[in-house]
Amino acid sequence: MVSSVVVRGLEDAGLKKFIPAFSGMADSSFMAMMMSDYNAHGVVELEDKQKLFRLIKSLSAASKALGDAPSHPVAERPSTLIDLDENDGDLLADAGVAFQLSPLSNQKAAVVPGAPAINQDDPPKIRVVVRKRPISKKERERGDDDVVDVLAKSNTVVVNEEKVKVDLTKYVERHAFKFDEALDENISNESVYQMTVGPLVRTLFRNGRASCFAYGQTGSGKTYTMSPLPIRASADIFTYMTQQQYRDISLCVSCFEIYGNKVFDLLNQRKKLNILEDGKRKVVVVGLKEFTVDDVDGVKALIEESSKQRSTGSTAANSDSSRSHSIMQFALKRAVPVVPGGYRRGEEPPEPKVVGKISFIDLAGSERGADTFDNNRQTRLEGAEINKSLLALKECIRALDSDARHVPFRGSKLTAVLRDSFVGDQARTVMIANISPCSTSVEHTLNTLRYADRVKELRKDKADRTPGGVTPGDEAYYAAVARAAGPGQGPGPGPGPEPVERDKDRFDHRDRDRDRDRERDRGPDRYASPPRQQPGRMIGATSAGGDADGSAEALAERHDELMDSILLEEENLVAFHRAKLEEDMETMRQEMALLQEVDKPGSEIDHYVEQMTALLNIKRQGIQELQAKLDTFKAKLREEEALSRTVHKIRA
Ligand SMILES: Nc1ncnc2c1ncn2[C@@H]1O[C@H](COP(=O)(O)OP(=O)(O)OP(=O)(O)O)[C@@H](O)[C@H]1O
Repeated sequence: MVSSVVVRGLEDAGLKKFIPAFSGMADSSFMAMMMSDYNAHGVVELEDKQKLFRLIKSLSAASKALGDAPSHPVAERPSTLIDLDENDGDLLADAGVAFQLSPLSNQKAAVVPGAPAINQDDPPKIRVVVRKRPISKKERERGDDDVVDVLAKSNTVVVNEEKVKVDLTKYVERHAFKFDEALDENISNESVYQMTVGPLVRTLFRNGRASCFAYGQTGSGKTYTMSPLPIRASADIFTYMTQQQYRDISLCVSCFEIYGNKVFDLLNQRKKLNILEDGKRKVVVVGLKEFTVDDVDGVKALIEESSKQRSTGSTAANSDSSRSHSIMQFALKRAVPVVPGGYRRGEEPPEPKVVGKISFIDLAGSERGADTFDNNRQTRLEGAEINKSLLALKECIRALDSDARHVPFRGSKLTAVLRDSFVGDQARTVMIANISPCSTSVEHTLNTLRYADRVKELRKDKADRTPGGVTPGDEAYYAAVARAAGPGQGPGPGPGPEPVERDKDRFDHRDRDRDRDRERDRGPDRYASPPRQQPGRMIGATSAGGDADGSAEALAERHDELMDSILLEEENLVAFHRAKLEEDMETMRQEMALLQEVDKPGSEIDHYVEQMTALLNIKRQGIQELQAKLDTFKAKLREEEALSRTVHKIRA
């Protein structure tokens, strides 16, 4: 008889009516079913077959990922284990005890004594998953089309971009991208969990550091995707914690937001927080509130509280959507055993050790990174910071993927606070790129897919190439597919495409190649999500347009540099002001002491004059220094304002 996991999966996938047809099967037979077996169980509709196929695939992936988790004797802690934070981290599993896995998996973990803490059976360092959301009724009514196909078998996403040539003939340009998982609009949140965060949970009990990002334009489904994940993960974490060897572990939850370049505590009335790097190069969010939680309801309550406090701002594109990155962190902490004989008077017991950590990051709308030329200055600065952080994030993930020695986490506040998720063998990252199916969002969708594609590009070069030795997204790939398709045929969206009607459309791969050339030329990495282009503008525009583009590009580059330095100097200026204020207070204290002194009978007026002259000099010097810094900053703001207007005018 199939297990409750399969039954729940069928329900979630909208296949409830088929439960009786499978009820007599063992899970293993259910998972081993081929598409050709579906008819025999009454699954005849193509849509139902696709759902069933996806379900079996996701359950198999989840059970494979969770099914043979090794446990490690503490005594045999391998020397290769890298401790991320010197004071933190511990191997958790006790010798010889096979731990019971997630309630979703009825299998027990195999015990591999002496195996490394994270080994090759663990989830890969990076997984890039794309999720398409369904088109809404409202979008249909306003004439939007669904232009995105998800080809489940090949994990390929195809965007059918409608274009108009100079002679006004319409054509469809197809862009294909391959990912670790491509999820269509019918995939449930439970399945998303199984394919993304689920396999990471057990690594947390072995010193793992994990992060899960939701990336995408505003309204693409980031929050819809991200918000159930911590709740679901906590359910699995609490299940693990019922086991004897994890009884002394507790789950601590914190939540903060990065808005502009400032950090706010979402569980403490949005208190502004500072980020510092301690002597051990550990990045600390100073004063961040952390709550120990005992059950899933506790996690839910904290999520509710944090989303209430999450700030929203208004922008040109959308008046109520989030322009901040929100980060929820789970730290698994183990109490340090009390030393024999207890602690001496005044001696503090040691802090519990962090043994595993996972961060759930709902990123700001990716298109916000392009809010750098219109809107008011605040919005432009926020846009620049978002752009900077999304670019830095991509570089950090790429560094993690390529085992680079240097991880550029200092590139932004976002990556700085997530430093320990990017360093060490235990680091695991899942990026969920969310996309809208709408024709009106096609440009943003392509930008999201290109970003996600770049994130995993390095690994693709090494291991994830298609059998032909080329990778979707490469020119060679398109050429190879075109060759395989035979003379006169354009390339399809990926190897072994499903029989989608649109796949039969003719396809001009030269346009796509030109498009990619143009992408390279204009430097796709300058913007996490490039500014909107003129709709319908042709590739390789005429010289007038070219010149305008050229000067706009040069100015935009200068603008980027300026934004970077403004963001940095803003912090320096405020810190300098604060330091000066403290100095002023000290000077004031000295002035008051002088006044008291001078009022006393027989005081020396010469001493008073001399001291006051010195204090006034200090004050004057302080004001001059502050004024000079303020003037330099103001000049930069003025230059930014002028540049921004010029670039906006050229591009308009
Ligand atoms: N997979 C999905 N299935 C059904 N509805 C979805 C799905 N994804 C998103 N939606 C719906 O689409 C709308 C936009 O989603 P959501 O608010 O999650 O987007 P977002 O990317 O977080 O936007 P923002 O940046 O404004 O926060 C919501 O009404 C949400 O319920």
